[in-house]
Amino acid sequence: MIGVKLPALSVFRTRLSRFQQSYLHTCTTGTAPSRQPVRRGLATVSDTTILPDPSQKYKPYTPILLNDRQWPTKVLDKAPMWLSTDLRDGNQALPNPMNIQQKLKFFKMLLRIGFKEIEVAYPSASQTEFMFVRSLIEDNIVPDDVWLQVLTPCRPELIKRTLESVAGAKNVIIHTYLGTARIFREVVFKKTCTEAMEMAAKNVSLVRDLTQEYTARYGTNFRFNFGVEGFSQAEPEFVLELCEEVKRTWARAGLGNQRITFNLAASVEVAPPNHFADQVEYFSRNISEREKVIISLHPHNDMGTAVAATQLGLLAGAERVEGCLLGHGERTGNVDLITMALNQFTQGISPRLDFSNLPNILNIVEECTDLPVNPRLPYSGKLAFTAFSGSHQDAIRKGFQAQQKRHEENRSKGEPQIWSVPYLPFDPNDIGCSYEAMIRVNSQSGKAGVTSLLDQALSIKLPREMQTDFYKIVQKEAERTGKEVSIRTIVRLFRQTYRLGIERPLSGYVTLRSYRATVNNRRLPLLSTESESSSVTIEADIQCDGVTRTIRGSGSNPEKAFFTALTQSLNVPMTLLESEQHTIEPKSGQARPLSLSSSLSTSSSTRSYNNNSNKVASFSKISFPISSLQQTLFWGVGVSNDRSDAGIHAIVSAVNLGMDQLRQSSSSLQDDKIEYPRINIPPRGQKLMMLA
Ligand SMILES: CC(=O)SCCNC(=O)CCNC(=O)[C@H](O)C(C)(C)COP(=O)(O)OP(=O)(O)OC[C@H]1O[C@@H](n2cnc3c(N)ncnc32)[C@H](O)[C@@H]1OP(=O)(O)O
Ligand SMILES: CC(C)C(=O)C(=O)O
Ligand SMILES: [Mg+2]
Repeated sequence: MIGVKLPALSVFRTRLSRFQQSYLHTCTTGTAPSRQPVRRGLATVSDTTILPDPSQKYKPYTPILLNDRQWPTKVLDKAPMWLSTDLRDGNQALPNPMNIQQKLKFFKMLLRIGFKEIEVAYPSASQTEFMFVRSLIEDNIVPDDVWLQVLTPCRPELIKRTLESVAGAKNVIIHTYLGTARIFREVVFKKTCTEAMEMAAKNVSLVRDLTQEYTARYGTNFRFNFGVEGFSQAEPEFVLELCEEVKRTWARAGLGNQRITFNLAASVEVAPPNHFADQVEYFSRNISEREKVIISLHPHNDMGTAVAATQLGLLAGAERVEGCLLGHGERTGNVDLITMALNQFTQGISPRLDFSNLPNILNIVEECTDLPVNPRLPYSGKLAFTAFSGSHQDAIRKGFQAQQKRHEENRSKGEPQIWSVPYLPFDPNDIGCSYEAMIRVNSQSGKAGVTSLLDQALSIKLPREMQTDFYKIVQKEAERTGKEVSIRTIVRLFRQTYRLGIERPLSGYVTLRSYRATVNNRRLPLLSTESESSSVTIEADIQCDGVTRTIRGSGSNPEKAFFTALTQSLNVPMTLLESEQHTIEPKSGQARPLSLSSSLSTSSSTRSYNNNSNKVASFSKISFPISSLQQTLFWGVGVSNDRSDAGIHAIVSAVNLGMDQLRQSSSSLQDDKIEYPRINIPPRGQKLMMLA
């Protein structure tokens, strides 16, 4: 609990004179005094504006005069007591409330998450609600360290029915609520403050008498939770006075050391979180015998700030939180307990709730509530960790690389491996999500995203220059369709572009059928002692448009020997500029990489590879003339389980890209009568005449 030094009550009395006046006025006349709002609305309504002037329609909240508020400088350092009200507040707000089987499934899931307090029903509402509570007790489903909470209004017949529902349970919290805000008192109950207090006292006495009776009969441990409905809209002085009365009444039960709970509800969220925190701090500092009281929060989310209000309310002295998973509940819902708990987790505080298998939890919640999860919801939404935008993807990719390095150093020094990745404040793995959904590609994405997805799918890491080349191809597709480009489409585009695993020769492209390489008159592979200084001779069968040729060349390694043979054969002044290679290593924990389904051959027999493990990816950059004036750079890719073989196929891949470009520029430049290199490459569909 956060310690608060209580100033003299008189200080608050003076400061709250405005509230007092308002409260006294209301209690004596039953009507609201006119208030001086602290700020006014945006003002004049022009002729063309259709919105009403809000200053003439809505009253701003009245700030509580708590000038020495202490919550702003406090820091949360431990988890509160959590209560899930999914089976009550959540359930009462569903178009189709859960049946007994669904409630049971949900209840068991709440136990697995680690909730020790669960509001299971409004037993007097229906037979289903009543029977659900009975079945939990009679079927002995509730662990000994778990408290069942049941809700009842201040209505004697409903209180009796509620107590009947929990007969024989081990630990029970009776949650009795009463609307406290003026609008409830005047409009709903038609009672003055005094009458409302009498109503509370009478019904709390009944709960007290019945719980004593049930304790004597069944040995049940009871706690009492008084639900201050409309707390955030009520006059703080009235709430205090009412709660003091409830506290006195309950104390007469003499139920040992159990503290009474005051459940301060923002039944409707009508003011900003800082105001709620002030109200909670005021209550916490002024309720008598603070140590005998548990202050609980029950925030709703009408203004979308329930999580913020709850966090500030905890700083302000509360120690218990009631809410629902995913923020289910009346209207815009109760505070989302997943967000609350994981917000603490990411601050390095154990929430004492286990969301390590969140996808499974979400499936059960969706199944039982029949409501979909908002994809933008913190932590739980499908898009909660997804980056589509190029610069975010770039930062995340770099962040992961830097983090991997940093963690290796941390590991070696026995230091904690602290998470720190730009745009990703949290490790999706911690809640059972993979990194796969993190990066997705559309027309807003850049090279980093495309590169990451390719790496994710095939464990192929493109050289930097090549990333831009391939990204342009993917972006063109994204723009053409106007949609997200799936990982499968990226793999397909990659295979098509670099002609990986294309079984049937495409017209106009060179296909390497087979080759034989000898190193110092011995067949490949190279020995480690040979490499660059060795003399390699190659003889290869290439095919284009049904015509097969045997080409020959030599060089200091098989790739260079092949490149020489191909250059001479095509009679194209091209240059092999660069080659890079890496082994293909599926990442640990990664599903098997997508297959390249390669049919790359190293001999006259064709081999098909179904996965990429133990393979090498090779990337070759060539300079290729696409006109008599212009040389263009092309990267190609080859994959094989032999390094040289991968390199040779990367060359074929790059040359085919060059030939493709040449074909395209030939047709567009024909009218300008520019002389092309002496290479006979016909338009697609016609035969390529080999000049070698
Ligand atoms: C903020 C909250 O979430 S509070 C919890 C709300 N949850 C639910 O209401 C779900 C379950 N409720 C139900 O199924 C039904 O409302 C029942 C069975 C409890 C009661 O049904 P009914 O007797 O038909 O009454 P109804 O639903 O119209 O309730 C309104 C009555 O309850 C009174 N009431 C409302 N809240 C309270 C309260 N906290 N204490 C005492 N009386 C209350 C109203 O003043 C009204 O009384 P009136 O009929 O004398 O004017
Ligand atoms: C029963 C009460 C606490 C409630 O649900 C609310 O006020 O929102
Ligand atoms: Mg509620």
